[in-house]
Amino acid sequence: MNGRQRSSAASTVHHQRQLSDNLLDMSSSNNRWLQSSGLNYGGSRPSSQRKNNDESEFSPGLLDLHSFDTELLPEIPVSSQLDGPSMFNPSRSQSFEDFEAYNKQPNRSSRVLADNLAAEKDRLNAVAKIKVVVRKRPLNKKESAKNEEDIVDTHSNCLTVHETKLKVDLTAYVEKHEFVFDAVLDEEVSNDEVYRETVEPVVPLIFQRIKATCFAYGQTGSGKTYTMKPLPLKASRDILRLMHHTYRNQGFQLFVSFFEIYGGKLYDLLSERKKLCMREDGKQQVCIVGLQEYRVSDTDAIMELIERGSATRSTGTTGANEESSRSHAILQLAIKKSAEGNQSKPPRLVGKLSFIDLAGSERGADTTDNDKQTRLEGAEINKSLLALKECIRALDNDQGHIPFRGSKLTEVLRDSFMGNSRTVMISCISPSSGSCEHTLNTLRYADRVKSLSKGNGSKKDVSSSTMNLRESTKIPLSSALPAPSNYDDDVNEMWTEENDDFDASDYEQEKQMWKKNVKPEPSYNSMAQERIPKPSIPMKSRDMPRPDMKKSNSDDNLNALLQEEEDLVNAHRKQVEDTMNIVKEEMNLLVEADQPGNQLDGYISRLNTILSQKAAGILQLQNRLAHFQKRLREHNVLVSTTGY
Ligand SMILES: Nc1ncnc2c1ncn2[C@@H]1O[C@H](COP(=O)(O)OP(=O)(O)OP(=O)(O)O)[C@@H](O)[C@H]1O
Repeated sequence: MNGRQRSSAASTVHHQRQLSDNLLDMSSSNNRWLQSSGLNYGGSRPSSQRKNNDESEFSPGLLDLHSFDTELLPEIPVSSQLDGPSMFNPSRSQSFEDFEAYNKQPNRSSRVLADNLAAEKDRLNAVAKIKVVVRKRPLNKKESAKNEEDIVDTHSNCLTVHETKLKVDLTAYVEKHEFVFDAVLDEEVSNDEVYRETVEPVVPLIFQRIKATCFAYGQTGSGKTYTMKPLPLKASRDILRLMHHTYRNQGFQLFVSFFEIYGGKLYDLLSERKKLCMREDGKQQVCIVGLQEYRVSDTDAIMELIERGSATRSTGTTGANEESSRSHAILQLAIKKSAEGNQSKPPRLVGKLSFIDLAGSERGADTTDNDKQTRLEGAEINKSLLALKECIRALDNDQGHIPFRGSKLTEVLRDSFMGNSRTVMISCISPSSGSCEHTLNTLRYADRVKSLSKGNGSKKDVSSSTMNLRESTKIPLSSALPAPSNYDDDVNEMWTEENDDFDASDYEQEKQMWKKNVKPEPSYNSMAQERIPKPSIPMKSRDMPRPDMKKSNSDDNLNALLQEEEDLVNAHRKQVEDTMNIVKEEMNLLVEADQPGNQLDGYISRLNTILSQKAAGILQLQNRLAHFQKRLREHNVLVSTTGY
């Protein structure tokens, strides 16, 4: 980028200003960050040197309505260099140097170029529309000090969580939860490898008018920020390389913006947390009025901006960590280009890469906090995380309607969900036994994002699809999977059996038995236990017909029903366990009290009262289960009649 181009582009943006020398000074923390991002230049360059360097200046501007217009630019011609090895195929360990080597090769015939161009486009299309990756962090000092165990095993793209539970007779047992994702990154994996697995493949796509989003999800302290922070810098390094080599002299410009959503409101992290508002233009394109975006030409400048935004985020309120986990931070790298031969017009958006460091996922569910504000924030976070999941699934299923209005987060990301887009979700988990519940919640969220996906229209197999196997692994992984063609039958059979067994009048009889002081039927317990290890519904995704809105709604319902069932079974089991404890306790009392002259009647009557209360609770649960079974039966009828 020469000085003329830069000054003309700068004249098209508002509020142009130079950043102060202070801002451009590279701190030692920046150095460390550069190193962790693999961008170590062997020592920081003095700020004066950077200031004088044409390439390192950057200019801020207000994000304008036109910047969201992606339709007006013609498709970017892919230069002949792209017929070389692909940098976005990590398995081939290609690098940008490969591109440079290809740059030096003599011109090829136009036919070869056309073939290569087509092959390259195929490769770009082959990048999955949605990719779900899990990253497990190592045990931290606090967890080790508390002797907490590492309960997460990883093997290839599979992951097993060993959850310790109590049986009805209060003996401990371990329940294994197995998951399969697009990639599973263990505690040994570096940030460089995380980048290669997640963002690197999508970087070239943003030159092809594609919008990509990468976000981290997980409980507080699971490593979201640790994972996300280096990614924009590494991505911008690759973007700049592409701009300077593959797309040299094609007039591309890179812009950075950084803002947060806190309590449903938007704040500009590069403009002293200035409050922003969101508007829709006539074409229903979302724009964030007043958001400053900075044109950048080198990674130093980007790093400075990211550092600045991160500092603003954490110092914006009291308790840096607390606060960071209560806001969603969004950093966007936008590629723009001026219309051919018209440098005076504002550059238009070509593609965009958004990085989202989400608020801690457990916050939304945190109801123990009595502070009203905190609870409201929690509710907002919960809402936005659910809305995000729904949008991603709708997007992946090519649904006509994307429910982006579900939250501020999804509204803001609307343009990232529209048209041709790519999404990478990184689920961060802690390995410790103390975080088991949160870890399972995170993995289930990730699983639901992916589980009903048709993927890229390509065939799926066990290793590439995402299935939550939530099965005891006493059954080998392979044998736990039903043959695809039989799956629907399996589901129908399984539930038909249960439905046939069910008779509402049984419950009335049982109620009477309870009233007559009959011991709890063991069948309640066995029912609960039998239900736990049943094949989870995501397996169905392998042989689902092409989904449409109806199917998605029906699957949503099924998912909700399954969740409801799981909650019921857990509540049921808890009831039975409680009852067993009470019975044991009372039996002891009876034994102790079994002395001549003691009034056993009183004890027996107390025991009866307690058992009746428990029976009533269990009856209520049974009725809810009956209701659930009825709904599921209706669902099965729908599946068998519509094929969805
Ligand atoms: N893969 C990892 N390897 C080594 N240390 C890690 C890893 N992931 C996280 N950590 C460390 O764990 C701690 C918590 O990580 P981090 O701040 O990224 O969590 P978070 O999920 O962003 O939390 P919050 O939601 O509160 O912002 C940090 O000290 C970080 O350095």
